[in-house]
Amino acid sequence: MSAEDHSREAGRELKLLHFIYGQPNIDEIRGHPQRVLDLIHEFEKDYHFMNVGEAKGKIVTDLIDELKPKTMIELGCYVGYSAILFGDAVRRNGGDRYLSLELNPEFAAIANMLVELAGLRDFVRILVGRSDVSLHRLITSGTVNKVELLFLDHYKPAYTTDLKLCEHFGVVGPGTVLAADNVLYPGNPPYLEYVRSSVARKRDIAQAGPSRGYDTTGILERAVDSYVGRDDEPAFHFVGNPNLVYESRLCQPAGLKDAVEVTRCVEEVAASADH
Ligand SMILES: C[S@@+](CC[C@H](N)C(=O)[O-])C[C@H]1O[C@@H](n2cnc3c(N)ncnc32)[C@H](O)[C@@H]1O
Repeated sequence: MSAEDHSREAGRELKLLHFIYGQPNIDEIRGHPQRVLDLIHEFEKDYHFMNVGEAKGKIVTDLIDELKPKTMIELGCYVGYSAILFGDAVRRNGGDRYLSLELNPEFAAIANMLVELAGLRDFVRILVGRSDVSLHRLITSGTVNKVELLFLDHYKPAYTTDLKLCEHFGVVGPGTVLAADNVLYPGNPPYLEYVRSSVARKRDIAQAGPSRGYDTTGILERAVDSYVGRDDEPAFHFVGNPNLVYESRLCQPAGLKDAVEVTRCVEEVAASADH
């Protein structure tokens, strides 16, 4: 992308908000999640946005239809595309709430305005801050005890550390399903290795104790340098729960170079049992 392109792209998230709220028929859009999503799609023809998009989004809405989660959490809200798409689906399926964790307060503010327009204000809650700190607060305050569906779409090296945090507190356990975006592009080999590992292998690795930093092996440099920067460290260090048995598979829509890894936690084996 040239320097000229970069300057045109600058502030595109705020431009999106003006574009949507400037629609002459704004009152016909109010309370209609799909119309807000359609406008994001229209705006995306001219600007680059990092939304999950329709094809990969369908993998997750199909999961919502199947699981009918009461609580769904997403890590990485951006301007609220997935929060509107998935929040609407969770509400339609009888769920209680959709929690979206976003680091950047400007993105969170824009997302909030779009969630409000979509009529999801009382259902989708956006929490500003880094995901590990927000997750820790939600869990230790008793606000969240169990998550049925977790969508990971934030800082790529934090997928594994945030999962281990949730495992540690038992918020992720048998019955939980994880949907992780961008596992092929920009890629996330450490996460894929973790969710595809056997209990025996995870126990072996866990013996060494928690790793201190992020494992960035095989993740595109650009993604490692995004958001928090290369020198950032997780706020907490947990080994997770190696006794959880996962069944994991890659879901790659036709024609896309990226994919969503869907991981089902099917069992927790006793710490003493061979596995
Ligand atoms: C790929 S975008 C999310 C797209 C969104 N899920 C969608 O499909 O519409 C990634 C977002 O994660 C946020 N983010 C990055 N690191 C984060 C962290 N540690 N905690 C919370 N949010 C983070 C970024 O600010 C960015 O808005």
